[in-house]
Parts: sequence; structure tokens; C-alpha cells
Amino acid sequence: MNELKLTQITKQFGHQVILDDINLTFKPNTIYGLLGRNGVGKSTLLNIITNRIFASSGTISWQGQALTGRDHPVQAFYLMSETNLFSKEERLQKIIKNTALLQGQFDETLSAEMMTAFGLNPKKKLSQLSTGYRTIFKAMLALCVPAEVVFLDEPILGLDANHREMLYQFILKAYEERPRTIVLATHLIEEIANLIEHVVILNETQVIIDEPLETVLAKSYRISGPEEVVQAYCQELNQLATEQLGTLYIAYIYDQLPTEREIPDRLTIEHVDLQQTFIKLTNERGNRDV
Ligand SMILES: Nc1ncnc2c1ncn2[C@@H]1O[C@H](COP(=O)(O)OP(=O)(O)OP(=O)(O)O)[C@@H](O)[C@H]1O
Repeated sequence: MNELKLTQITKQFGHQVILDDINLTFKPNTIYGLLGRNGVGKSTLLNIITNRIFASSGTISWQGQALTGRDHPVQAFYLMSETNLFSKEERLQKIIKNTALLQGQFDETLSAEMMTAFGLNPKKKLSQLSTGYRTIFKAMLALCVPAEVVFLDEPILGLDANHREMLYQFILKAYEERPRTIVLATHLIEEIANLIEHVVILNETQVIIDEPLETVLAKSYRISGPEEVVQAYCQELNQLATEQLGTLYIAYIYDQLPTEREIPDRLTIEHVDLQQTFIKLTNERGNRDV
């Protein structure tokens, strides 16, 4: 089975521990959101998985086989990232050709469709593209290579709202036409929440959430009312944060609510979205024990 498994991955840069005991499984044909605040180690993790840098310790397995650096399946994984692998003076058509040669079966139809839709001229050089167009071009390559697992690192960097929407549609189209595992690494959560099926949140060197989006949303609540009533109700629940707004006391919960307990009249219980939960989970007071 095309399963990518990370076991006890750690990474240190000098004395600084960036990743500590990361255990994750990326299942086939699933769209993941790899979320985390700036500098938490998302790119580092993707670079380790795609063999651009080495982990300090831990194992990566693909299809049940532990990988050593040498037998890394070059064509099974593809990382679209900020770092430029291509010469800036190369024309887009040449980069497409080289990528196709290196990666094997390249989706020429999707490539042509995306180039036209975004108005990218294949005769242009990479250096002539704006930041946003460079991102679009790199995302296009990532969606057209035959990889089983595609990592999109900040795929919407510099894109305006229209282009972001178009790119999301192309990601879905590519996925529907040829299901594969897609991992979207970003700290811009609001929009990708419509795209992802599974949420992985990194915080302070560790994975704090690794659950289907549906589960995350089902456990994310904002409970408000008079302070004593909120506190009494939330006593045994996992509270991420609390706030006082005038006389209103608010608790952000990441938990299943007790079905047997009656909800007091003066309490308001609402679900919150992924972005809100992410903020509460990853701010300094975020409870890491979830
Ligand atoms: N080659 C390196 N040498 C030393 N420190 C590094 C190196 N690469 C990354 N780091 C540090 O590791 C940490 C994680 O960086 P990384 O780029 O993986 O974070 P990120 O989650 O992708 O951030 P962002 O969302 O801002 O892109 C940062 O503190 C960064 O400064």
C-alpha cells in the first residue's frame, strides 16, 4: 500500500531541537493540511521526507519499507517548495521538458490547461515571472508529475484571491482525475480548510493534532456565559484558552462535550472554525496535551 510512515523523527540544527519525536502516517489518496506557525518546522519536515536534508534520528517508511538515503523513491514523492531548483534563466517550456524527463509520465494536458488558464507564456524565462506567477508555475509542475505523494509548501505564496481560487480548483481537479496523497503545508488556514480531509498541526517541535478535519471541527467549541456557569460546565473539559469580554466569559474547548450533562440555560455553545482552533491551539497558552 502507498503509505508513507514517519517514526520518531527528530531534527536538530546545532543545539536547537526543531522536530522532536514526530510520528505520522500519510495514507494514500488523501489531502492533508500540514499546519503550523511560522518557523515551527514544516519545511524542515518536508525536506527530510523528500531526502533534501537528513533527520537527526528516526525512520521513514514507504510501502512498508524503511528508506535509507540511497533508495529514496525519487519519483514517488515530489516537493514543490520555495527554494528554486531551476535556473532562473531557463524558459518555462524547457523546465517543463526537463521535469517531464526526470519525473516520467507528465500530465501534458493539465499542464497546458493550467498554463492557458493562468496566462503563462511558456517562452518566458523563470526570472521574468512575478512571485505569484512563479508560485503558480511551480504548483503546476507539482500537480502534473506522476508522484504518489505531492508536498505543496506554501502553494499560495504571493497569489491574489482570484488566482488562489483557481489554484484550489486545479488541485481538486488533479486529485479527482488521479487520486494521490497531497500535503498542503501552510499557515494560511482559512481557505485551505475547504480542501483538506485530514489535519496535522505542528507546534513547538511536536505534532499536537493528527485527525480527520471532521473530527477536529466536531471537537472545537466556544462556550460563553457568566464566568461561574462556564467554569462549572467546562471543569473537566480540555480548555485551550479563556477570554473575558465585559461580563461575558468565554472558554475555547477542544473536546467531546458530555452528552449526559444538561446544558445550563445561560450558556451559549457554538462550534468554531479550523482557523480559530488553530490559533487557540498554537498560541503560547495553547494546551499541548490534547
Ligand atoms: N539549515 C538550517 N540551519 C539552521 N536552522 C535552520 C535551518 N533550516 C531551518 N532552520 C530553522 O528551523 C526552524 C524551522 O524552520 P522551517 O523553515 O522548517 O519552518 P516553517 O514551519 O516551514 O516556517 P514558515 O511557515 O515560516 O515557512 C526555524 O527556526 C529555522 O530558522
